[in-house]
Amino acid sequence: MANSAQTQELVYLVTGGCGFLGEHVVRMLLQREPRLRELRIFDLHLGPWLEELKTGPVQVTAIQGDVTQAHEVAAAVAGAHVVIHTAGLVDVFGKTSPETIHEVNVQGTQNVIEACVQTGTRFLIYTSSMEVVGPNIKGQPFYRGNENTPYEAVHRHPYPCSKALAERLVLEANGREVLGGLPLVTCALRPTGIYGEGHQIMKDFYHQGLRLGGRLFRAIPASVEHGRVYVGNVAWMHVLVARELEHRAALMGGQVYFCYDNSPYKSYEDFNMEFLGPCGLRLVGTRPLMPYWLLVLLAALNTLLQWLLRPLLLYAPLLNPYTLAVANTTFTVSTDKARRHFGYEPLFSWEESRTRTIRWVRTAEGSA
Ligand SMILES: NC(=O)C1=CN([C@@H]2O[C@H](COP(=O)(O)OP(=O)(O)OC[C@H]3O[C@@H](n4cnc5c(N)ncnc54)[C@H](O)[C@@H]3O)[C@@H](O)[C@H]2O)C=CC1
Ligand SMILES: C[C@@H](CO)CCC[C@@H](C)[C@H]1CC[C@H]2[C@@H]3[C@H](O)CC4=CC(=O)CC[C@]4(C)[C@H]3CC[C@]12C
Repeated sequence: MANSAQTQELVYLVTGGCGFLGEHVVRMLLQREPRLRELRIFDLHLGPWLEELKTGPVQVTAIQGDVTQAHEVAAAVAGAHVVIHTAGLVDVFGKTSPETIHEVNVQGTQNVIEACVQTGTRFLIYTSSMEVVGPNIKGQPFYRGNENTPYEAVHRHPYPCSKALAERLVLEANGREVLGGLPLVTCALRPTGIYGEGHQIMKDFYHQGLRLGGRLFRAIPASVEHGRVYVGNVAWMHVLVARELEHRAALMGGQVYFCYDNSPYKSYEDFNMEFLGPCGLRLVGTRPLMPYWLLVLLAALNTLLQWLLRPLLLYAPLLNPYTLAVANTTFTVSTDKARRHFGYEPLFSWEESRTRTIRWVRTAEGSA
């Protein structure tokens, strides 16, 4: 918890603070931002774990609200020094309509920006995504690229489209005059695939493996690298950016940063096995067990089934043409921009990230 001997003067707002990443950001702020006086957590669904945070030296204010409602956002932002906007609809499985994804991710972000401008909040950090860049619809590889690597970022799927639009809004808002006459300072963080405690898809794979008698079947070639980053390090980057944005506004304002750490470069499935292996699962096959064309067919079939069944039930399997394309296209980053601009070093080593994640998967065992 924060050291109360230091001056506690700052008010932070974390939107989406009860999500997978948001919870880590919230806990990290309470542990590592000693200047915090009040931490506001704004989310559509508030978690019961928030109660335990309310006994510490920092005032924790839980706000149940919707980013698509401008007045709710403005009320939450008023008086905050820093906004970390991590709320978003992460849906690549067709659970929600494209319109809703746009409304939450794009209009919601616009509401956050306008709230900062209207109420005089100067510092805004946006959780963007690697998906803003790629993989693109052409399936071109992005191999150990950085923030300046040329890449044709063309999307059709509602999720990456919405993240790209929202990121642009945030970056374009840098320098806008906020109430009181000072400029807004914004930047965007682009995590690759986040893993760690609370990662729902990891849990889904684990339970799928248990149902299949402790086995998972390789579908993606081991040579396809997929960028992954530990949730604790992503949270730490948010905390650092929030701290440094004021002092390095000229350098950091309007910038994007990939989120990275020392997690190894592996395929999506091989990487998951770093955690699921020690929990008793086995990945069968050194090569994909099915030909790629069959996977493409199954993915297309899933889309058709989703559409046919929609009037009756929500059918949203992990495999669809989009998730297959993302999993099957190399996308990894290699950059030190965050270190150069704001002194970021990963807080958690790969070994620690791995240990923590394995421990969490094990405790998640009974919660199928
Ligand atoms: N999970 C991943 O691998 C990656 C996630 N991201 C981004 O990180 C952010 C957080 O993602 P996760 O923690 O994985 O997702 P999550 O779904 O666990 O968390 C999102 C949070 O936003 C809240 N939320 C959704 N709609 C809302 C609304 N209308 N008003 C207020 N709150 C709302 C949800 O209730 C949830 O608590 C998102 O912006 C996502 O695009 C970026 C890269 C990778
Ligand atoms: C083909 C299947 C065989 O086992 C595997 C399917 C895995 C997919 C569900 C995931 C593979 C890559 C993931 C995405 C990636 O990590 C980047 C992301 C960034 C975000 O901002 C949101 C989540 C996601 C789109 C993530 C979603 C799940 C995958 C597509």
